[in-house]
Amino acid sequence: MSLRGLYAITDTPLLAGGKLLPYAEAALIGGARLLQYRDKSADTVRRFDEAQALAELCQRHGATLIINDDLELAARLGVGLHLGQTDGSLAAARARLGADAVIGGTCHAQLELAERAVAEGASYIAFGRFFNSNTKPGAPAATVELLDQARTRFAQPIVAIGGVTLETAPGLIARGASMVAVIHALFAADSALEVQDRARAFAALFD
Ligand SMILES: Cc1ncc(COP(=O)(O)OP(=O)(O)O)c(N)n1
Ligand SMILES: Cc1nc(C(=O)O)sc1CCOP(=O)(O)O
Ligand SMILES: [Mg+2]
Repeated sequence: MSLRGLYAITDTPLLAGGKLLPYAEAALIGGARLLQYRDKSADTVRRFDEAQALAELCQRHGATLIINDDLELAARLGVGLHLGQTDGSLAAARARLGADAVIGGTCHAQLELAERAVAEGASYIAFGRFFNSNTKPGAPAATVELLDQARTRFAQPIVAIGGVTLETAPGLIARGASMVAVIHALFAADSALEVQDRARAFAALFD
Protein backbone atom coordinates (compact mmCIF):
# COMPACT_ATOMS: atom_id res chain seq x y z
CA MET A 1 0.00 0.00 0.00
CA SER A 2 1.29 3.44 -0.92
CA LEU A 3 1.40 5.92 1.95
CA ARG A 4 1.07 9.02 -0.17
CA GLY A 5 -1.68 11.59 -0.54
CA LEU A 6 -4.36 13.14 1.63
CA TYR A 7 -4.61 11.94 5.21
CA ALA A 8 -7.97 13.05 6.61
CA ILE A 9 -8.41 13.25 10.38
CA THR A 10 -11.79 13.45 12.05
CA ASP A 11 -12.52 15.79 14.93
CA THR A 12 -15.48 14.94 17.12
CA PRO A 13 -16.56 18.49 18.11
CA LEU A 14 -16.21 19.71 14.52
CA LEU A 15 -18.22 16.78 13.14
CA ALA A 16 -20.93 16.76 15.81
CA GLY A 17 -24.60 16.65 14.83
CA GLY A 18 -24.47 13.71 12.47
CA LYS A 19 -21.65 14.91 10.22
CA LEU A 20 -19.04 12.28 11.08
CA LEU A 21 -20.01 9.56 8.60
CA PRO A 22 -21.21 11.70 5.65
CA TYR A 23 -18.24 14.05 5.90
CA ALA A 24 -15.77 11.18 6.30
CA GLU A 25 -17.25 9.42 3.29
CA ALA A 26 -17.04 12.64 1.29
CA ALA A 27 -13.33 12.87 2.11
CA LEU A 28 -12.87 9.29 0.93
CA ILE A 29 -14.82 9.86 -2.28
CA GLY A 30 -12.64 12.93 -2.85
CA GLY A 31 -9.53 10.76 -2.62
CA ALA A 32 -8.29 10.61 0.99
CA ARG A 33 -6.02 7.56 1.28
CA LEU A 34 -5.82 7.44 5.06
CA LEU A 35 -8.57 8.35 7.50
CA GLN A 36 -7.81 8.81 11.18
CA TYR A 37 -10.55 8.46 13.79
CA ARG A 38 -9.57 11.05 16.40
CA ASP A 39 -11.96 11.18 19.32
CA LYS A 40 -10.55 12.34 22.63
CA SER A 41 -13.53 11.18 24.73
CA ALA A 42 -13.78 8.18 27.05
CA ASP A 43 -17.09 6.98 25.59
CA THR A 44 -15.94 3.48 24.63
CA VAL A 45 -19.29 2.31 23.26
CA ARG A 46 -19.73 5.28 20.91
CA ARG A 47 -16.06 5.14 19.96
CA PHE A 48 -16.36 1.47 18.96
CA ASP A 49 -19.54 2.03 16.96
CA GLU A 50 -18.16 5.05 15.12
CA ALA A 51 -14.81 3.44 14.41
CA GLN A 52 -16.51 0.30 13.10
CA ALA A 53 -18.67 2.38 10.76
CA LEU A 54 -15.59 4.26 9.55
CA ALA A 55 -13.76 0.96 8.99
CA GLU A 56 -16.58 -0.15 6.70
CA LEU A 57 -16.43 3.12 4.79
CA CYS A 58 -12.67 2.84 4.37
CA GLN A 59 -12.97 -0.72 3.12
CA ARG A 60 -15.61 0.33 0.60
CA HIS A 61 -13.42 3.15 -0.72
CA GLY A 62 -10.09 1.32 -0.64
CA ALA A 63 -8.63 3.51 2.10
CA THR A 64 -6.92 2.72 5.40
CA LEU A 65 -8.45 3.50 8.78
CA ILE A 66 -6.13 4.66 11.54
CA ILE A 67 -7.26 4.89 15.18
CA ASN A 68 -5.77 7.70 17.24
CA ASP A 69 -4.30 6.88 20.67
CA ASP A 70 -6.16 3.59 21.29
CA LEU A 71 -4.28 0.34 20.64
CA GLU A 72 -7.09 -1.83 22.01
CA LEU A 73 -9.66 -0.33 19.66
CA ALA A 74 -7.30 -0.71 16.68
CA ALA A 75 -6.68 -4.35 17.63
CA ARG A 76 -10.41 -5.08 18.01
CA LEU A 77 -11.10 -3.74 14.54
CA GLY A 78 -7.90 -4.95 12.88
CA VAL A 79 -6.98 -1.49 11.60
CA GLY A 80 -4.07 0.96 11.87
CA LEU A 81 -2.97 3.15 14.77
CA HIS A 82 -1.39 6.54 15.45
CA LEU A 83 0.49 7.12 18.70
CA GLY A 84 1.83 10.33 20.20
CA GLN A 85 4.73 10.61 22.60
CA THR A 86 2.57 9.85 25.64
CA ASP A 87 0.22 7.31 24.06
CA GLY A 88 2.20 4.11 24.58
CA SER A 89 4.94 2.13 22.92
CA LEU A 90 5.15 1.88 19.14
CA ALA A 91 7.09 -1.37 19.51
CA ALA A 92 4.31 -2.89 21.61
CA ALA A 93 1.74 -1.71 19.09
CA ARG A 94 3.72 -3.29 16.24
CA ALA A 95 3.95 -6.56 18.16
CA ARG A 96 0.21 -6.53 18.83
CA LEU A 97 -1.07 -5.39 15.42
CA GLY A 98 1.37 -7.30 13.25
CA ALA A 99 3.76 -6.52 10.43
CA ASP A 100 1.14 -5.36 7.94
CA ALA A 101 -0.60 -2.77 10.11
CA VAL A 102 -0.09 0.91 9.33
CA ILE A 103 1.26 2.46 12.53
CA GLY A 104 2.33 6.09 12.78
CA GLY A 105 4.16 8.10 15.38
CA THR A 106 4.15 11.78 16.32
CA CYS A 107 7.67 13.22 16.13
CA HIS A 108 6.86 16.93 16.68
CA ALA A 109 9.92 18.79 15.30
CA GLN A 110 12.58 16.36 16.46
CA LEU A 111 14.54 14.04 14.19
CA GLU A 112 15.61 12.05 17.27
CA LEU A 113 11.98 11.13 17.95
CA ALA A 114 11.71 9.98 14.36
CA GLU A 115 14.84 7.82 14.76
CA ARG A 116 13.22 6.12 17.71
CA ALA A 117 9.85 5.74 15.98
CA VAL A 118 11.49 4.09 12.99
CA ALA A 119 13.53 1.79 15.23
CA GLU A 120 10.30 0.75 16.97
CA GLY A 121 8.63 -0.12 13.69
CA ALA A 122 6.64 2.95 12.67
CA SER A 123 5.18 2.82 9.14
CA TYR A 124 5.28 6.62 8.87
CA ILE A 125 6.68 9.51 10.87
CA ALA A 126 4.59 12.62 11.51
CA PHE A 127 6.05 16.10 12.00
CA GLY A 128 4.24 19.30 12.94
CA ARG A 129 2.69 21.62 13.52
CA PHE A 130 3.87 23.55 10.47
CA PHE A 131 1.38 26.42 10.61
CA ASN A 132 -1.14 27.90 13.01
CA SER A 133 -3.62 25.18 13.81
CA ASN A 134 -7.28 25.80 14.59
CA THR A 135 -7.59 22.34 16.08
CA LYS A 136 -4.42 22.22 18.17
CA PRO A 137 -3.00 25.73 18.55
CA GLY A 138 -0.60 24.72 21.33
CA ALA A 139 1.22 21.96 19.44
CA PRO A 140 5.01 22.51 19.20
CA ALA A 141 6.04 24.30 16.02
CA ALA A 142 8.06 22.74 13.17
CA THR A 143 9.76 24.38 10.19
CA VAL A 144 9.87 23.30 6.57
CA GLU A 145 13.68 22.98 6.82
CA LEU A 146 13.02 20.01 9.08
CA LEU A 147 11.37 18.26 6.13
CA ASP A 148 14.55 18.62 4.06
CA GLN A 149 16.54 16.93 6.80
CA ALA A 150 13.97 14.23 7.44
CA ARG A 151 13.66 13.39 3.76
CA THR A 152 17.38 12.72 3.42
CA ARG A 153 17.60 10.77 6.68
CA PHE A 154 14.54 8.48 6.56
CA ALA A 155 13.11 6.12 3.98
CA GLN A 156 9.74 6.02 5.76
CA PRO A 157 6.89 8.18 4.46
CA ILE A 158 6.69 11.60 6.11
CA VAL A 159 3.38 13.10 7.26
CA ALA A 160 3.08 16.86 7.70
CA ILE A 161 0.38 18.13 10.06
CA GLY A 162 -0.84 21.33 11.64
CA GLY A 163 -2.58 24.18 9.84
CA VAL A 164 -2.31 22.48 6.49
CA THR A 165 -4.53 24.13 3.87
CA LEU A 166 -4.81 24.03 0.11
CA GLU A 167 -2.48 27.05 0.10
CA THR A 168 0.14 25.69 2.51
CA ALA A 169 0.17 22.04 1.40
CA PRO A 170 2.12 22.47 -1.88
CA GLY A 171 5.18 23.83 -0.06
CA LEU A 172 5.18 20.85 2.31
CA ILE A 173 4.84 18.34 -0.51
CA ALA A 174 7.64 20.05 -2.45
CA ARG A 175 9.89 19.69 0.62
CA GLY A 176 9.26 15.96 0.97
CA ALA A 177 5.96 15.35 2.74
CA SER A 178 4.45 12.11 1.43
CA MET A 179 1.13 12.87 3.09
CA VAL A 180 -0.59 15.94 4.46
CA ALA A 181 -2.81 15.38 7.48
CA VAL A 182 -5.73 17.78 7.63
CA ILE A 183 -8.64 18.47 9.95
CA HIS A 184 -9.96 22.04 9.81
CA ALA A 185 -9.22 22.93 6.19
CA LEU A 186 -11.00 19.77 5.11
CA PHE A 187 -13.88 19.29 7.54
CA ALA A 188 -14.86 22.83 8.62
CA ALA A 189 -17.28 22.92 5.72
CA ASP A 190 -20.97 23.67 5.22
CA SER A 191 -21.75 20.47 3.35
CA ALA A 192 -20.43 17.02 2.51
CA LEU A 193 -20.16 18.12 -1.10
CA GLU A 194 -17.79 20.90 -0.06
CA VAL A 195 -15.66 18.36 1.84
CA GLN A 196 -15.56 16.18 -1.27
CA ASP A 197 -14.42 19.11 -3.43
CA ARG A 198 -11.73 20.07 -0.93
CA ALA A 199 -10.50 16.47 -0.65
CA ARG A 200 -10.31 16.23 -4.42
CA ALA A 201 -8.25 19.41 -4.54
CA PHE A 202 -5.86 18.13 -1.83
CA ALA A 203 -5.55 14.77 -3.59
CA ALA A 204 -4.75 16.47 -6.90
CA LEU A 205 -1.69 18.09 -5.31
CA PHE A 206 -0.08 14.63 -5.33
CA ASP A 207 -0.67 13.88 -9.04
C1 LIG B 1 -0.89 12.08 11.59
C2 LIG B 1 -0.89 12.62 12.99
N1 LIG B 1 0.17 13.32 13.41
C3 LIG B 1 0.20 13.81 14.66
C4 LIG B 1 -0.85 13.58 15.51
C5 LIG B 1 -0.83 14.10 16.92
O1 LIG B 1 -0.75 13.03 17.86
P1 LIG B 1 -0.59 13.37 19.41
O2 LIG B 1 0.63 14.20 19.60
O3 LIG B 1 -0.69 12.12 20.16
O4 LIG B 1 -1.87 14.28 19.73
P2 LIG B 1 -3.41 13.86 19.66
O5 LIG B 1 -3.83 13.86 18.22
O6 LIG B 1 -3.59 12.52 20.27
O7 LIG B 1 -4.13 14.94 20.40
C6 LIG B 1 -1.94 12.84 15.03
N2 LIG B 1 -3.03 12.58 15.79
N3 LIG B 1 -1.94 12.37 13.77
C1 LIG C 1 -3.84 16.59 15.92
C2 LIG C 1 -2.72 17.50 15.62
N1 LIG C 1 -1.41 17.17 15.91
C3 LIG C 1 -0.58 18.14 15.58
C4 LIG C 1 0.88 18.08 15.81
O1 LIG C 1 1.58 19.06 15.51
O2 LIG C 1 1.33 17.03 16.26
S1 LIG C 1 -1.33 19.49 14.88
C5 LIG C 1 -2.84 18.74 15.02
C6 LIG C 1 -4.12 19.37 14.56
C7 LIG C 1 -4.28 19.34 13.06
O3 LIG C 1 -5.47 19.95 12.74
P1 LIG C 1 -5.59 21.16 11.71
O4 LIG C 1 -5.44 20.57 10.35
O5 LIG C 1 -6.99 21.68 11.96
O6 LIG C 1 -4.54 22.15 12.06
MG1 LIG D 1 -2.27 11.08 20.83
